[in-house]
Amino acid sequence: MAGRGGLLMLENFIGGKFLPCSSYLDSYDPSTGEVYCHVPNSGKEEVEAAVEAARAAFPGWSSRPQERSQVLQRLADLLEQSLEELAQAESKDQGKTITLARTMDIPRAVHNFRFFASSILHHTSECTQMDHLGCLHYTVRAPVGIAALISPWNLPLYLLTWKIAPAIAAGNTVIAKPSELTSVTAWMMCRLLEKAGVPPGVVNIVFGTGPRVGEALVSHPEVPLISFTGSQPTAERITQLSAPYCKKLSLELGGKNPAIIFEDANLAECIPTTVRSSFANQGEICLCTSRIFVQRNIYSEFLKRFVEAARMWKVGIPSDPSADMGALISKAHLEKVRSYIKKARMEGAQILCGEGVDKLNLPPRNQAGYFMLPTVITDVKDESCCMKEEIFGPVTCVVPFDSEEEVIQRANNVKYGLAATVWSGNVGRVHRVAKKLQSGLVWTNCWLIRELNLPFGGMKSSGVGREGAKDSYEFFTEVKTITVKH
Ligand SMILES: NC(=O)C1=CN([C@@H]2O[C@H](COP(=O)(O)OP(=O)(O)OC[C@H]3O[C@@H](n4cnc5c(N)ncnc54)[C@H](O)[C@@H]3O)[C@@H](O)[C@H]2O)C=CC1
Ligand SMILES: N/C(=C\C=C\C(=O)O)C(=O)O
Repeated sequence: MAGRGGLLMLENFIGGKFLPCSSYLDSYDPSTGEVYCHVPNSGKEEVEAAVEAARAAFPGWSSRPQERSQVLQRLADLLEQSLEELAQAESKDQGKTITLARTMDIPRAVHNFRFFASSILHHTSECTQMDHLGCLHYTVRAPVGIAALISPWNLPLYLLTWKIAPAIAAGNTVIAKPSELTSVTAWMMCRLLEKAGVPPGVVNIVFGTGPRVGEALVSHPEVPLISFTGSQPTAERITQLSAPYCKKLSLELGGKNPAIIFEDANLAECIPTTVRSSFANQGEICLCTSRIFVQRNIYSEFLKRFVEAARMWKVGIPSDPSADMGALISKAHLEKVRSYIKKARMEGAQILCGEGVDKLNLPPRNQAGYFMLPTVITDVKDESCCMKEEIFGPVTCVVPFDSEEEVIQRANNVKYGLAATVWSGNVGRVHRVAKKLQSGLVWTNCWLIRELNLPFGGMKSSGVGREGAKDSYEFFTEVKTITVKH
C-alpha cells in the first residue's frame, strides 16, 4: 500500500483485518540509507485488540487439528507462488542479497509451514500401566492459548514462520511482532492468510518497537507463552517482565561460534565453507563463525588461502545476483561492528583484509548504504572483546592452536554456546571433540545443514529451550497425565 510521499505504508493485521495505526516509524533501505517505508508504531491499544481477536479465535482453531494441517499446506503453497516477490522485498528491506533471499530465506519460510503441517500429524502420546493397582496412565497435549512471537531482523520471514508454523499447527492463536527494522514480508504474508483459510484472529501481527509494543505483549496477563529470538539483553528484559506470570519461555539468543580446523582437514572444502559460515548474510546469523582455531602446522597456509578467498567474496548491492554479501541492517549496527575493528587495532591485532584495508566498490547511489567488506582479524588474544562478544557482522578472528585438549578448552571459554564447526578427516576425533564442546549444535565438515526434526537451540547464554518437530510441539502445548482405574 502506498502512503505518505508515495512510500510503502504498512498496517497492523488484527482479527483478519488490516488496521491503520495512529503513529508510524521510518524504515530504511540499508543499501541507500534512505527511508522507503513506514511501519506502525503500535503500543498497548493494538496489543489489547490483538489479544481480544486471538482469544475469540482460540476455541474454534484449537478444536480442529486436521483442518490446521491443510491450512498450513495451503499457506506454504501460496508463499511459494509468491517466492520471487517475497525475495525481492526481503532483500530490499534487510539488505541481504537477492540470491540468498531466493535460495534460503523464502524457501525456508515455505518449508517451515510444510514441515509443521506434516509433523503435527505424527506425534504420539505416552501410556503406562500399573497392573497391580488396575490403572492405566496416559498423556494428552493441548495448545497453551495465545502465543507471543517476537522475531529479529536478520532472517525476517524465515525466523517468524519458524515460530508461527509450529504455534498454530499445535492449535494456539498467535500475536507476532517482527522486528521494526524488517516488517515488510510479514505484512505481505498477512495478505495470503485469508486465502489459505486461516480464520480471522488466529494470526495477528502488530508492528513496532520492542520497548512499546514488545513489552506490552510480553507483560500481558492473557499471553501465557513467549517465543523470542534476538539479543541476550532483550531476553533478560523479557524474562523479568514475564516472571510475575510464570510464562512459558523459549529464548533463542546469540553465539560466538568457533570453527576448529585440524591439520587433517580437507582445506579445499573447509575454506569456502568457513568463508560462507563467517560472512553469509553479512555475518548476521546467530550461527555464523566468528572464531577460527587452526592447528599450528597448517596455520600459515590456511590463513593465506582463507584471506584470498575472503577477498574474492563480492560485496555488492543487494539486487545484484552475483553479489555474495549485501548491506548491514542499519547505520547504528554498522558503526557497532566497525567499533570492534577499531578496538582490535588498538589492542595490537592485525586486520588482514576488509575494513580499513581494502576499498569498497559501490555505485554512487549506494555510497550512503551500510556496506562493509568481509574482515579477517589475527594476532588477537582470547580475552579480546573480538573473541568474546557477539559482533554479528562480517568479521572473523583466526588464531592458531596446538592440541585437541587445548582447543576444546579455548572454544568453550565464552559465555555463549550455540553452534560450532569441527573440520577433520579423523572420525574418532570428530565424535570426541563434538561431545566435549559446550554447544547446542556441532556441524562437522559442513555448516548450516538443518534437520528440522531435531533440537535447535543454545547452551549457556545462547538461550533457553529448543525448537524442532518434537521440541516446538512440546513448547507450544501443555501436557496432562490422565489416570484411569479399571
Ligand atoms: N538470533 C540472534 O542471535 C540475534 C542476535 N542479535 C544480536 O542482538 C544485537 C542487537 O540487535 P537488536 O535488533 O537490537 O536485537 P533485539 O533483541 O533488540 O531485537 C529482537 C526483537 O526483540 C524486540 N525487542 C527489543 N526490545 C524488546 C523488549 N524490551 N521487549 C520485547 N521485545 C523487544 C525487537 O523489536 C525485535 O523484534 C545484534 O547486534 C546482535 O548481536 C540480533 C538479532 C538476532
Ligand atoms: N535463530 C537464527 C537462525 C536460525 C536458523 C535456523 O533455524 O536454521 C538467527 O540467526 O537468529
